[in-house]
Amino acid sequence: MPTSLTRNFSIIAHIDHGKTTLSDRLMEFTQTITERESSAQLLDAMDLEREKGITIKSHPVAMTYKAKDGQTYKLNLLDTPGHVDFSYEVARSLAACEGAILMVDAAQGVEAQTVANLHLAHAQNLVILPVLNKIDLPAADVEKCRRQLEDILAIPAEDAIPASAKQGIGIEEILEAVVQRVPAPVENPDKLLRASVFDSIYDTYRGVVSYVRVFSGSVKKGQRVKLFATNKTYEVKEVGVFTPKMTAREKLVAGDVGYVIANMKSADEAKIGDTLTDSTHPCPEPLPGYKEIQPMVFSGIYPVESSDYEALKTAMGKLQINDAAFTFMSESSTALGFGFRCGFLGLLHMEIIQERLRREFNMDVISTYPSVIYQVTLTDGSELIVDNPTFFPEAQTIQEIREPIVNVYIMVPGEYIGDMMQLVLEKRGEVTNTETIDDMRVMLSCVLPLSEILVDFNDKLKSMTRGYGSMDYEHAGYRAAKMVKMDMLIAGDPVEAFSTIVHRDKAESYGRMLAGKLKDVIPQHLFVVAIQAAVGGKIVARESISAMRKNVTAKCYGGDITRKRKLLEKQKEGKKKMKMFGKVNIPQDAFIKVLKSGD
Ligand SMILES: Nc1nc2c(ncn2[C@@H]2O[C@H](COP(=O)(O)OP(=O)(O)OP(=O)(O)O)[C@@H](O)[C@H]2O)c(=O)[nH]1
Repeated sequence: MPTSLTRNFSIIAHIDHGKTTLSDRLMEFTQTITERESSAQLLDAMDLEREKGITIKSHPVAMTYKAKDGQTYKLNLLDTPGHVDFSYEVARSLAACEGAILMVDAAQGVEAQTVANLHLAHAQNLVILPVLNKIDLPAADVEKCRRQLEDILAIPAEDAIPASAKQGIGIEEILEAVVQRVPAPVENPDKLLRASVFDSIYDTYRGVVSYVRVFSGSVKKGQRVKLFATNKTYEVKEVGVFTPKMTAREKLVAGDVGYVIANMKSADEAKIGDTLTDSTHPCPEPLPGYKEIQPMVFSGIYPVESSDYEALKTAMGKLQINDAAFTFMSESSTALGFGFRCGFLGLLHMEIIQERLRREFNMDVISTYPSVIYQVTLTDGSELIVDNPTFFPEAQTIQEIREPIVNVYIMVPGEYIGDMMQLVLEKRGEVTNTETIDDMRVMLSCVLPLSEILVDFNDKLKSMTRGYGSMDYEHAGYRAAKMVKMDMLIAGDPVEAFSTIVHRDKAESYGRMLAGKLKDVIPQHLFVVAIQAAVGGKIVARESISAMRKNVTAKCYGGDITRKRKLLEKQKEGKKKMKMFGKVNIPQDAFIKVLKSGD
């Protein structure tokens, strides 16, 4: 077989190091898109992604490039999500490639995410092409970055290509390196169809579109195919490539990256990492690396208006069709009524789903404090999985509780190392290794409980280091911990939505913090409102909100009826956004405020 002229590669980089800009330049250079089109930044499709400045979904692009050797190559660029919540998707996209451009901002240097991403690329045996971007910036220090590549990442420094994605410097060199150094795809000699699904989207008109990399054999319209994980068979309706728009082709062959449309009903059927094969002549084994995606973070989501329950359910169903990593189950709570227990890959994923419910479906929702999954061994020897404080067992029945832990890599300027170690300690973690990266920075390797980095760890790291610190993490199993359930009592009644599972040593400080926050967001009532944090029967923190005196209409002396009506209407409006808990009205945004704002 002649050597294939196809090259499959992706770009890995720390957030903001210029991945999207480089992708645009590569597409312009190869005339895949025009300059005008690129300003729309085709790769980052969702508004939310653009707003948050991060890439969530992978959008592959096929380019044609006439290289200096005179040959015309087919280059497939696979974009990877830029956030740890989606590291499984990153790994699956990388597995669909033979090489990766490792992009480093020459003014910033190597970051924690660069290290973590490189681990992922090495795990897939990819050829790494280092690119030092933003050399147009006065602060760019190419030589220093070359040393970092050698010292930290063990990448030969002379391989690095200096570039400016913004000014279009080094683009041709990068394309030549892709052609010369990224290996051509090699097909399995048995030529049976093996295509790995590295992403899938739901299109309202076409149903599920699976993004695939064909490793061997071929796939075309009308063929009957099978997916390994579900063992379901389908008839292929269309295959094609991304130019970057979806463009139908007669067939996809070994080495190709493209899409397959079969009649699947939800994204859940096309599981990321699964292998597609021919149903009459299947390959004996699926491609390696498939894992069922497990949510890591759980939270309750409830409609503010209980009558919106069905609409919320429909909205969640629609989101799930497109996002198999999001799970939801009905649950009810005395405080919040009927709602859903939802599972997410991480906190960013959770934020995205909540935002989409609000924006795309106009849903007014309340979310409860996020929780991780705890493993509990009871005194009778039975095992329990708890992801919801409501189902936390009675203290006296618990033999041992284990919580999920993560390995965290933190890179900070040397001067902040003391503060950083303090923060890790506060978060119940330990530093296992410190390594000097260059004359400026150190890398701390730490072990931390996942629950402690969920909410504000990254924000704290950023503010502590004035934006210069960076972190990344990977899951590292479970470890025993003394966790307890803490309830918040408002005017004597527990409000389940604020119940949390916390470490025993932190219950008091956490309770105080939560009570303080609630004091700020719950309005005054006609009576004194007590806010208490309780563990078991014991109150560990308390606050109180003094009583309100005035009646809003008191000033109106019956004279001006329109003004009175207006006031009452305003009050009604205000009431609508409140929820009654026992005798106390809690504004819906209290839940969000308490959940979101840092300490
Ligand atoms: N000066 C300069 N700025 C650049 C260069 N490349 C990218 N930028 C800027 O850096 C910022 C981040 O670039 P993006 O391409 O959005 O970064 P990204 O890596 O795709 O970000 P994520 O999608 O969050 O991973 C933008 O403001 C770009 O204009 C460059 O070569 N020089």
